[in-house]
Amino acid sequence: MILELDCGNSFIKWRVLNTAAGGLFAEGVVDSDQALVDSLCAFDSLSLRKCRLVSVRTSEETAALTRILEQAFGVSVVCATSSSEMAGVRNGYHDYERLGLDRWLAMLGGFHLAAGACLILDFGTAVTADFINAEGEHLGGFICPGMPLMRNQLRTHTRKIRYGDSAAERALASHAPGRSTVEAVERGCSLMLRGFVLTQMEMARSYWGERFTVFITGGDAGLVTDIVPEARIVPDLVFIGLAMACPLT
Ligand SMILES: Nc1ncnc2c1ncn2[C@@H]1O[C@H](COP(=O)(O)OP(=O)(O)O)[C@@H](O)[C@H]1O
Ligand SMILES: CC(C)(COP(=O)(O)O)[C@@H](O)C(=O)NCCC(=O)O
Ligand SMILES: [K+]
Repeated sequence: MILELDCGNSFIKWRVLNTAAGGLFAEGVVDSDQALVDSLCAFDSLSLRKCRLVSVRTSEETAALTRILEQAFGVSVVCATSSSEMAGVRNGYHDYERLGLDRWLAMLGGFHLAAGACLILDFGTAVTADFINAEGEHLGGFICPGMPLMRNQLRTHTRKIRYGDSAAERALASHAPGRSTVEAVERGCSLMLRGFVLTQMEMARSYWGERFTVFITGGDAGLVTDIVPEARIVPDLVFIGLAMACPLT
């Protein structure tokens, strides 16, 4: 079995692939290294051979997680690293190592699936957009605050915006103008994300007309999927790229 991890700024997405049987053994989302170990230890029949991971955390945090996994499960851990070119995609950053590794892997996965121009939108702690043309050239991208950051900034920097998670979830059932603080904030932030998506679509159309594929991924993808019906929703896009960047033998 292979353990795959996508360590974002808020959550660790994990899954275990059954190499022999082929296919998924288990998967989940956790908020700490310890919670990851606990989740995995709950499986009696788990027998991990290898682990590959991508992290946008500090190298100290990533090294600590790697040590924990090696000790707890006796696996060898391979971490995805930056590259200026891979699988037909050319990194567009002036300094290619500065591009977030989750973005890079999603780009590899997206270009592989699209086999042509693509726009990749990732809705996590931050929201990112990346443009890749039909030749595999990364034209660059955008980074803005995601839903958790937007709502927390409002909560932190105002005195009277306070509400709980369950009220937030209920508020997002509609996008009508809010008649309470929670509705006003949650719907307002959600509309910011949706407006962002429409702007990215306009930009992609200005480059490529209708000849491109849109990918949507990340934990908050559900907030925007209905406004781009043609988009391909690929929750495991980063994992697809991870397998390409870190093949295990
Ligand atoms: N099972 C889940 N556990 C935690 N967050 C989730 C889950 N499903 C969706 N989310 C949403 O995903 C968002 C985080 O997205 P994610 O892509 O995991 O971020 P990051 O990669 O930055 O850690 C949260 O704002 C939350 O609303
Ligand atoms: C943009 C990000 C913060 C997104 O992280 P996430 O929301 O997935 O946790 C991450 O890809 C990152 O730290 N990138 C480095 C900066 C850059 O890509 O320019
Ligand atoms: K991410």
